[in-house]
Amino acid sequence: MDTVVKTSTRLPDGTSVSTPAEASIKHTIRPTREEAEAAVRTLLRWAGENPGREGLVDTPKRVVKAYEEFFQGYNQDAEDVLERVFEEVDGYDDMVLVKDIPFASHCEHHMVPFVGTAHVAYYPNGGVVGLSKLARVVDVFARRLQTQETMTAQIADAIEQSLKPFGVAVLVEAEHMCMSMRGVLKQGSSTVTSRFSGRFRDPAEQARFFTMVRGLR
Ligand SMILES: Nc1nc2c(ncn2[C@@H]2O[C@H](COP(=O)(O)OP(=O)(O)OP(=O)(O)O)[C@@H](O)[C@H]2O)c(=O)[nH]1
Ligand SMILES: [Zn+2]
Repeated sequence: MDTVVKTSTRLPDGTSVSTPAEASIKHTIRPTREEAEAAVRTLLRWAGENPGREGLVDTPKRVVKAYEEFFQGYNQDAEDVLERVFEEVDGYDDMVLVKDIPFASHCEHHMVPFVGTAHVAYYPNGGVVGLSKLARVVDVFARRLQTQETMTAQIADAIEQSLKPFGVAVLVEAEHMCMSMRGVLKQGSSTVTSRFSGRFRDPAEQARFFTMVRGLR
């Protein structure tokens, strides 16, 4: 008879599950709205507040609703956003750049906002996408928890995979509230991340991209 070896994984919430698959399912099942609101009340108590006082009674509801907006990206798919390609562009084959796209995200380390702008460019390989879709792709990833580096890479990779362009450039500049409101307390510092693929790996193309982002204001 086969012996079934069962390993047990202890989760951060103190419970145990038998397999990694079970662990991953457990962590992706959303709590109920009531459970989420109860968690907000716990954090209010942790902050030293009385969640029962008049001004705070509806706060858990509002916070949970706000989370639905902040983290909407988990319900969205970049592939769907970039699905519609316009082929009729009369041979346009130069860079397409949408710059100064404002975004607000949350860092996965502190769940505190980082806020800034993204600049997204690509060299079309035949068709182009609607310009708003590039801004929408930024939001699909911004409205999740991650690092700025991951967000930058995810935006570029999604465009790469959907459009198969001759190159993608993504430049993101942001201020992290976890560096300005707490911790090291460096207000005004900004973090710049970039991802270049295809033609944009050429330094001359990168220079042109930077000139278009910075120079043509
Ligand atoms: N690379 C990267 N780091 C980030 C990002 N957002 C926040 N961080 C950093 O994540 C790090 C977490 O460091 P830890 O030492 O684990 O946490 P901490 O004690 O809160 O760190 P301090 O912020 O230095 O007080 C900090 O240095 C943050 O600045 C991001 O998008 N990318
Ligand atoms: Zn942080």
